[in-house]
Amino acid sequence: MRYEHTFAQSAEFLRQVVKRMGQQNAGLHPFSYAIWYEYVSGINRDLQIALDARIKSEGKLDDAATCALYYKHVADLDAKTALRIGASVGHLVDQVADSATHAGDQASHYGESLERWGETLQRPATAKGEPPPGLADILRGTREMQKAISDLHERLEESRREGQELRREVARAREEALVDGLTGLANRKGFDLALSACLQKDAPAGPGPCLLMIDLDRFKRLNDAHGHLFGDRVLAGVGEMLRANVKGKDTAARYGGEEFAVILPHTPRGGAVGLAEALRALVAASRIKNGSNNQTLIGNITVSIGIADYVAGESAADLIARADQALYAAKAQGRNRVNLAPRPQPEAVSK
Ligand SMILES: Nc1nc2c(ncn2[C@@H]2O[C@H](COP(=O)(O)OP(=O)(O)OP(=O)(O)O)[C@@H](O)[C@H]2O)c(=O)[nH]1
Repeated sequence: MRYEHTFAQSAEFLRQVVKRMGQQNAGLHPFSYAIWYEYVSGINRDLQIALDARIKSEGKLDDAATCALYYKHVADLDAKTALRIGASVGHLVDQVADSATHAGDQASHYGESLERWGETLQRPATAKGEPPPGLADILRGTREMQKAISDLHERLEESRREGQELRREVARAREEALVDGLTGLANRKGFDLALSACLQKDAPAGPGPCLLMIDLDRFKRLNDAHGHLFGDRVLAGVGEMLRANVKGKDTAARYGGEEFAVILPHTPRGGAVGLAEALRALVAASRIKNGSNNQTLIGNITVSIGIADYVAGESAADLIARADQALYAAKAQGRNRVNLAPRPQPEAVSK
C-alpha cells in the first residue's frame, strides 16, 4: 500500500492536514485531504514542490488548484507506478529468458562436443569389448544437464509470456484509469491528457481545435424530482449519445458531475456549432424511462453548450475558461441552446 504509516503517525498527519486544509479556500473534500496528507507526510516530493510553488505564486489554494494538484500528482501516481513496475518486471523476465536461452545454447553445444568425444573414446574400447570406466556416467550426466537446462528454458519462456500478459494488464488498467465508470467516456484526467496532446501538436495545419462544454440544464431539479439514481441514468444516457455521435480523433469526456466536454482537434468553428446544435437537439428530443415498471417516459431533459475555438498561443486553461463562459452565457440566455465564445483580442492571449 502507498500509505504505510502507523495509526499514531496518521493521526498526527490528520491533525496537521485539517489545519492546512482550513487555511485554504478550497472545499474540505477528499481531493483536498489527499494532497495535504501526501504533503505533510512527506511521501510525495513532486507534489510538495508544486504545492509550495503554487502557494508562493497565488496564495491560498482554491478548488481548481487543489483538483489540478490532485490529478497531476496523486491520482496518476498509481497508474504511473503500475506502468513502471510492469515495464521493469517485463524487462527483467526478458533478460532472464535471454540468459537462459544463451545458457541453453552453450550447454547443448557442450553436450554435442561431449557426445563426439565419447564416440571417439568408445571406439577403441568397444574394440577391446569393454568401455573406458566413467564414460557412460559422463554421457548420462550431460544428458541430464541438457534436460535440466531445457526445462529451465521452458519455465523461463513461460515467465516471459506471463510478463507480456502482465504488461498488457497494466496497459489495460492504465486505460481504465482514464475512463469514467458511469458513462464510459474519458474522465477528467483523460480529458486533460487529450486536450494537452491536441494543443501540443506543432502549429496544426488547418482548422481547429474547438472545445465544447456541455452542461445538463436544471439537473438538480431533475435529481430532486426523480431521484439520484434516475439522474445517474440520464448522465449515462447522455454519455451513450455522445459516444455514438463523437467519433474518430474527436474526444468526448465527462468533465465532472453533470458537465461534459468534447474536443474536436480538426473542426472549424462552423462545424463545431453544427455538431453542438445536433447534440443539443438529440438530448432535447430524448425520453428516458422511469418508474417502478420503467414505463413512465421522462422528457424535458436539455443541455446548454458553450463552444470556444482555439486561438494560437492560448493555454488549455484559457480555452476551457472561454468555452465555460460561453456555456454560462447560454444558461443565462435561457438554456437549451448553443453559444459560441467570442475570439479574444490578440494581445489578450497569454503566451
Ligand atoms: N445523479 C447525479 N447527480 C449529480 C452527479 N454529479 C452532480 N450531480 C448533481 O447535479 C446538480 C447540479 O446542480 P447545479 O450545479 O445547481 O446546476 P443545475 O441544477 O443543473 O442548474 P443549471 O446548471 O443552472 O441549469 C447537483 O444537484 C448535483 O448533485 C452525479 O454523478 N449523479
